Amino acid sequence: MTQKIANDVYWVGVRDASLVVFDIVVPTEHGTTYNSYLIKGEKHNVLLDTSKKDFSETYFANLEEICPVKEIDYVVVHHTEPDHSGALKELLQRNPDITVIHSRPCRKFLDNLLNQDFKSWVISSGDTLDLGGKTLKFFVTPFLHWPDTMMSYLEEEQILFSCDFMGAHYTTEKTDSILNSALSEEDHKDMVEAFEFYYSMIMRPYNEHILKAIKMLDELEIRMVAPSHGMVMDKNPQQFYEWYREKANNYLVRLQSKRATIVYASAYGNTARVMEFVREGMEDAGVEVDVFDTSSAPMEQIINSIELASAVVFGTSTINAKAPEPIFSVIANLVVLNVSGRKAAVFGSFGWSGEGITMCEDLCRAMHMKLEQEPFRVQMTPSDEQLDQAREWGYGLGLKVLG
Ligand SMILES: Cc1cc2nc3c(=O)[nH]c(=O)nc-3n(C[C@H](O)[C@H](O)[C@H](O)COP(=O)(O)O)c2cc1C
Repeated sequence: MTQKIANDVYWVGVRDASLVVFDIVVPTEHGTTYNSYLIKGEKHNVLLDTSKKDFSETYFANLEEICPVKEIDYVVVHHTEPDHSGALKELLQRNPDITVIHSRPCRKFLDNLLNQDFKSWVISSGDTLDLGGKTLKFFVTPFLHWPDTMMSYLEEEQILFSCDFMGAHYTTEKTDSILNSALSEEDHKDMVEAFEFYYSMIMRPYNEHILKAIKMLDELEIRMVAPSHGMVMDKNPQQFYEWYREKANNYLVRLQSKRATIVYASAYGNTARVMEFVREGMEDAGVEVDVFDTSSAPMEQIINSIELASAVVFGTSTINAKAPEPIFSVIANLVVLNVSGRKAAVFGSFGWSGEGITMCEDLCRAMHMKLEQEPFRVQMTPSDEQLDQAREWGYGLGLKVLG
């Protein structure tokens, strides 16, 4: 099924309602769509992205309904992730004369994806393509969410083809339409939830890049946002756009933050006791501290706190020569943030070997976090003197957080 979404603009994508997990880690309660668009100009026909390879048969059937592949002149590859580019090879087999439009970083990805020659046009931000009665303007928007990402804007219809930016893993069988204006109030709420979840799982590490893109896109009148997943937003596109701006601003909030997040795992309360004094020291230095016990705190709260913190401090026990699983879990969940260069430090209590602390430090390094000072270690139950030292350690760390 295809749909005309504006004058000479067609949605020719596919729905994947049964998808339950995307990219290994993202649950997709409402499935998803692989959006592809066709614009028919007086001079040229241009295709925007393709679909996931597994759906090629349906995809080409949809596309041919609107335009024979032989009559397509250009394909814009906004991003080479295989959910959008999986059918590209077949497209070029069916019509090798198609010119692939892409960003400069995309070239290498395309070479490795296609392993063949192809007609290529590397665009820069502001370049335009005259389709005859329609003008497509291009924007290079790296890291939303791959280095190759770009977007297109159809000037006459004021449609932003935004790639994964402002996307959502959402589809519904209740309407054949791809437009969000066609959703019932209840379904629209689900769609908004999916839109927000998509940001939090996929786009959130790239807030800095979202702000850069928005600076460019702000010049545009946007009547419709056509992302590469989920519904095309003809209803309130500006509201969704502003929501992104607000979320991306968390990057600036964090840069000015005087906050730290302490996350700890403690079996018999020894690490927890040290934590209290580390916390006191940091607060004495003037740092605002959020504390989370990994055995009870919801992961989302921990991650939300870390997003806005200048520093992350891990308190860890040692169990069977390792840091306990919840510490690994928090670190694994940092994948939804950008913690490169983030200040970090580790403390903990151990019995005889203390690998948990070393391991935690190694994990921080692997996440490209910056360890600010030597770890603070206590063997078994901390003495009063060690607790005083913990406070001092926290105070020193606090000054570094503020510095
Ligand atoms: C099941 C278990 C395994 C442990 N394995 C180690 C270990 O391999 N190396 C070590 O240094 N301490 C080990 N310990 C000792 C704890 O790390 C130590 O008691 C520490 O003080 C506990 O701190 P906590 O109360 O903050 O969890 C182990 C403790 C338990 C209960």
